[in-house]
Amino acid sequence: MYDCSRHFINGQWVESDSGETHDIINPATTESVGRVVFGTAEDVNRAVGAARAAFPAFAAWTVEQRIELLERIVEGLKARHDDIARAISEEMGAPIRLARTAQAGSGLQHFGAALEALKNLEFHEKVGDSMIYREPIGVCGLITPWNWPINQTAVKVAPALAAGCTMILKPSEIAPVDATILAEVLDAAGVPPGVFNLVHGDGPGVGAPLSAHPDVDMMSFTGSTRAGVLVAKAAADTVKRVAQELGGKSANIILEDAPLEEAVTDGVRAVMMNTGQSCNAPTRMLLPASRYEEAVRIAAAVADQTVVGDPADEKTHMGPLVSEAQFDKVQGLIEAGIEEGARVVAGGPGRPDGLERGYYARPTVFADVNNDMTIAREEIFGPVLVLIPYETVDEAVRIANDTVYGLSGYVWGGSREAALDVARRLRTGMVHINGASLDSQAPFGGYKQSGNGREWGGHGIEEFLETKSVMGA
Ligand SMILES: NC(=O)c1ccc[n+]([C@@H]2O[C@H](COP(=O)([O-])OP(=O)(O)OC[C@H]3O[C@@H](n4cnc5c(N)ncnc54)[C@H](O)[C@@H]3O)[C@@H](O)[C@H]2O)c1
Repeated sequence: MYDCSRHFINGQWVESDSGETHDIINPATTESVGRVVFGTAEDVNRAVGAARAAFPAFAAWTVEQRIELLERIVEGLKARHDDIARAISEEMGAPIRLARTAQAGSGLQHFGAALEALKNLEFHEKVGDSMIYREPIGVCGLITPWNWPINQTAVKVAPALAAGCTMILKPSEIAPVDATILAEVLDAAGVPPGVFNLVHGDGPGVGAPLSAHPDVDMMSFTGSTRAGVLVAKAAADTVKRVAQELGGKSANIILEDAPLEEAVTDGVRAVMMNTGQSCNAPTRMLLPASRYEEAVRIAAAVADQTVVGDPADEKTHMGPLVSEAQFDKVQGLIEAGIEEGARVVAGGPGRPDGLERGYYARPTVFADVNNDMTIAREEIFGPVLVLIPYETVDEAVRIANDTVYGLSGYVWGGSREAALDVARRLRTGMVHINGASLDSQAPFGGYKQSGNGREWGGHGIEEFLETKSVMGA
């Protein structure tokens, strides 16, 4: 059983002010795999006090000292890789193969990327007769979701440490185990007391007082647009910086001359990966009308081949959804798609055959979708792909941009130039051309209601810096 019953504050594992604990549920079995404590505003006060006290000394560390610290953390994460993979698989249901090959390693990847970026970052520059200094912003509140848990904590903790900030992490109460392991790694690597603090709990109990706290200089939030707005409102009275990484409904434009089989297959797999629970999943596939029915057949076949089942089984492609609430939401949206007249070509409502226990959904593909339907507008956060036809490239771009979100975009085309031309017209923070993967040095973040922050690599570190102009220097 996993034990997340204590916070990590000022270099010590401490009891909560509340003593209120909740089960950590394995979504594949719906059984408890451990307990997590729900902290209080008083716990937040203690952690913020520790971070504030630790800030002056840590901010004065040299870049070389911070590089050495990050190097020790990278080694620590390597040593705990298998523990992290197992914890993620059990707390949020990722198939163990995905947990090992992508989920667990992403923490290591981002600490490594921050380390490399820190080696090349300039912290001061001369402009005219003035010196411009870039300094750590101060005490940071970090709030993260459950879907890629160590990835989300690493993309905040690593740059915050690299910048010289102190911090309070509130990980998701649904997946708190890997964050607890991260705290152990940071402690063992010699992060000074008070520099990194972990407070477990839910949004209203811990996230809200952290966001409003007058001694917190910056909030970095990843999660739903709904909660991101609440964090920004709570932070507004104290004029702290708020970086938001929020939801998405990303379009995948497949141009007429694209390699259709490869593009559609890649797009379907990208949606089903992590059971559709990725903010940047390409959930709206935009297809030229001339090749629409051919693409529908390919998409349905690929979805039907997805192996859904026990996350502990090496052969599983897709595990359960994270929780009962998420299961109910996904089922409701599949029903909405049917009611609004979309055609189910793979999957549909209910559970896959033989999986009566656990929050399993069916890999679902809808055809005959238009961009006004609920399933084309709302972030489903489940294994549901919609296929939308278009007549012209201009129409495809218009549909892609017709959303409140702007996280990612995907373009497939026979020529890189034509695909790049479309990529430049998308109002999104990221675009993938012809299946290119994410790049850990390229900034990750969204336009519009997908947020205003940029994480990963050097841009991620810059988020945690203030700028000071010294005239006459
Ligand atoms: N843009 C990105 O980089 C990115 C990455 C991953 C996930 N996401 C988004 O995250 C969402 C899924 O994650 P989730 O279900 O954990 O999201 P969520 O918004 O429910 O919770 C995220 C975090 O916010 C906390 N929280 C909730 N209410 C709060 C409040 N009032 N004040 C402060 N904190 C509060 C939660 O406890 C949790 O730690 C999806 O919308 C997904 O798109 C975005």
